[in-house]
Amino acid sequence: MTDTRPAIRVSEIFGPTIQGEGVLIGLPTVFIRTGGCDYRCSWCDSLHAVDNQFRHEWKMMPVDAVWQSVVALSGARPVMVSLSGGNPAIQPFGGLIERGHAEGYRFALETQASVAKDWFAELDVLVLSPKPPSSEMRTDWVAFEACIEAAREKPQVVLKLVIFDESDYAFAKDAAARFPSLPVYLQPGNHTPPRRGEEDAAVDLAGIMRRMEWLIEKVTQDRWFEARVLPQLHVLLWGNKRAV
Ligand SMILES: C[S@@+](CC[C@H](N)C(=O)[O-])C[C@H]1O[C@@H](n2cnc3c(N)ncnc32)[C@H](O)[C@@H]1O
Ligand SMILES: Nc1nc2[nH]cc(C(=O)O)c2c(=O)[nH]1
Ligand code: SF4
Ligand SMILES: [Mg+2]
Repeated sequence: MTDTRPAIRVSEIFGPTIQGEGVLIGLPTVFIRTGGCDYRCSWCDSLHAVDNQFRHEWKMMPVDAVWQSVVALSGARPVMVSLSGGNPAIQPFGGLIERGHAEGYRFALETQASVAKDWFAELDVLVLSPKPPSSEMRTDWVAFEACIEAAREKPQVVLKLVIFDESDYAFAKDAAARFPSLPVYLQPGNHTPPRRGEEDAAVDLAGIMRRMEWLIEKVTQDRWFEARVLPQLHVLLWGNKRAV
């Protein structure tokens, strides 16, 4: 008999590690990184899950197999599961979330908010990360709002913005003003992300830290006291290494 249950296109499943970014920073987390993205940000740090050149590494996995991997990595102890990518919103995650919740696991989704799904309403945390001008992508705010609407009441919804320069900062302020009820997390961009999957490409940590200091100065001078400024903790610890 053919298996008609939905399969998930997986680039990698890894952890537990700590969540390195945003509202859940520091929390032990297992990551499911899906393959494929409707964007291609100029500075994407996960091209191995975006670029078709890496398609041969991606696997269509039945929900059961994905879940077995998460359970094995977590030693069957409930943990936060982060759905990332690529754009994980284009994968059929409803069944996996239902299954995980039944066993006490929690789920966060990282997305650029270009595609909304009904199953967003089952998440625990929804991280919306609209892309600023330096990414060379354009945010469709109608699609973005559809993501917030799809979440309905249950998940905690937050904004996470990557900042490289003044125009990214202006974009972040505009995004925050559009959605004043959403908590805001700002992170300095990594201008030396891995290229062509070269994970040992050196990271310019000093440069990232200078950008972070500049960002803190902007936020404090503007009296933007609701914004939180955080580094990508995993990048500080492990540079461009994959699956950490
Ligand atoms: C690789 S993306 C995958 C999820 C989804 N496609 C998104 O962009 O939200 C995960 C997070 O990494 C951030 N990110 C990607 N490249 C980055 C870089 N070079 N510096 C800082 N953050 C980056 C994204 O903005 C996003 O918040
Ligand atoms: N430790 C760790 N934290 C992360 N937060 C967001 C990540 C991502 O690539 O989505 C990520 C990642 O790849 N590793
Ligand atoms: S939306 Fe996310 S995964 Fe897609 S290219 Fe941009 S940063 Fe990379
Ligand atoms: Mg990342």
